[in-house]
Amino acid sequence: MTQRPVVIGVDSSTQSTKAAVVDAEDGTLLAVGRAPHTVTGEAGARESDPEEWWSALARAVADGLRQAAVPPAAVTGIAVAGQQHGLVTLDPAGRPLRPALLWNDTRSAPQAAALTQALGGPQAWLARTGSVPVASMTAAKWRWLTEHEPAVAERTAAVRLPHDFLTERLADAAVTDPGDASGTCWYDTGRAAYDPELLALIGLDPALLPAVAPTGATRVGTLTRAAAEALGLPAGVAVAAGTGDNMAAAVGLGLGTGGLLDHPVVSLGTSGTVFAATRARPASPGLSGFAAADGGYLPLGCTLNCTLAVDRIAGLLGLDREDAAPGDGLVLLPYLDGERTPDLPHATGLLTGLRHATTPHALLGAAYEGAVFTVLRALDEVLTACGLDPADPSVRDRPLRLVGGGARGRAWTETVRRLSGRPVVVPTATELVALGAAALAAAAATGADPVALAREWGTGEGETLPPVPRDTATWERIDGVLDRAHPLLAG
Ligand SMILES: Nc1ncnc2c1ncn2[C@@H]1O[C@H](COP(=O)(O)OP(=O)(O)O)[C@@H](O)[C@H]1O
Ligand SMILES: O=C(CO)[C@@H](O)[C@H](O)COP(=O)(O)O
Repeated sequence: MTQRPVVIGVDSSTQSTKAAVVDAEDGTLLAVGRAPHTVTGEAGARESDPEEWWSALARAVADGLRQAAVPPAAVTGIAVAGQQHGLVTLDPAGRPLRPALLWNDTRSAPQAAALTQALGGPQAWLARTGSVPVASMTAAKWRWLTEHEPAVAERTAAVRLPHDFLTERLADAAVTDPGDASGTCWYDTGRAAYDPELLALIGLDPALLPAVAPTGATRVGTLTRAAAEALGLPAGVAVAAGTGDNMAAAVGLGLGTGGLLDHPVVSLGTSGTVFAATRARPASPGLSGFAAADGGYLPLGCTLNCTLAVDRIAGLLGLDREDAAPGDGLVLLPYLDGERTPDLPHATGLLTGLRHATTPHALLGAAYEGAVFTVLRALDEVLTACGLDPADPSVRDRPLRLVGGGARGRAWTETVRRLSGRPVVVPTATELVALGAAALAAAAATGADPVALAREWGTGEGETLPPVPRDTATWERIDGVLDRAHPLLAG
């Protein structure tokens, strides 16, 4: 039997690299290779070594190919989707000068606030970039570096995001894409180009930045000899421009201008995100107004405390993550890493409502509720950014697509159902980011439209869980506590 072509979609996210090995003709997921990442730092700091991402990518690809038992010669394309916003600083030889400052590193909060003021306030930023600087945005991280480690900033020969650092290692092409570029706060989402005035304000030389590839089926080159050797693949494999992880999840779900628009997605990983693919350019103060990978837009709310925070609380309680009961009058805001949505970078976790009768299981359930509430709180703003009325019954009944590692857990899916009151679609395939990257890889190899391809493959299809009555009492209890505790959490 002749070997069918396969493509590799890479998800280089906060905690690990996942490499999906996919049949390029019908989208069958043949295997997922994995390799973990190390994240270091305390008191707001979060850093990872980009060299570890590169070695993890090689290990995950090798693991995936071994599991799928396909010969390397069958691989025709590869694409990387990466955790967004991280600041990678390189020397002239392309070696990292220091560990990357990650999206959930909140030390850059003062720099974000100063940048917001320097341009004349939030509205001025929304008009230019679609987003207001918060600690996560790469612009704030570059300012932090120039203030705290000026010698490193001075020696920096290239600035990259996580996914374009890896793409450059694959194809020796200094290139990013509009989706990931829109998470920097130096990219104008209206003009689809870097904003020279903003770069001057931020103090970043545009010559340090990669080119921005056009949207869609962008092939930026082929694997270099060195990359081919490191990955055990043939050198002619097409390399796609890739994108940010949330943008790739949208592609994998078949959402975009060539697919389904204005349908909400919730992703439960290290970050909790809520987003939708839409045609209208978003500019809402509480959201990030990202570009999508396909020429449309991706308004998105992102929390810093999702699966990792709740797992930590389960660990403190000595419970398995599924040993949760409803919060029973408790409110637990698990803001262990500060918070981004709402913008409370100095916040810590908060617990109220303890009684003699409180059980550890209810405490864990309250942590799920706090994390899910915080993500879902941004849902109406996402729908409004899509031009929809969240109160309209047809909009209110739109199912939530649930992805990310947490979507595999019953406590997560049940808490999302209970606090949203919506039907929930859990795609059968896990690893939607890697599958979206695989569609980008296949598109780079063949010129097809990646979103249309993912729809053809059916990677976003899955079981629909019917709605359950919305637990408005719990919602309002948490909302009231967050409101009253705001001054305390703002630090
Ligand atoms: N079966 C499961 N049930 C609940 N949570 C899970 C399960 N498997 C993985 N997770 C959670 O998924 C998280 C990793 O999800 P992922 O989306 O890969 O994260 P990231 O993209 O941030 O690296 C882990 O923190 C873990 O808590
Ligand atoms: O900062 C954002 C989105 O703006 C995060 O969603 C990162 O992109 C990291 O994602 P995960 O590693 O949690 O998937």
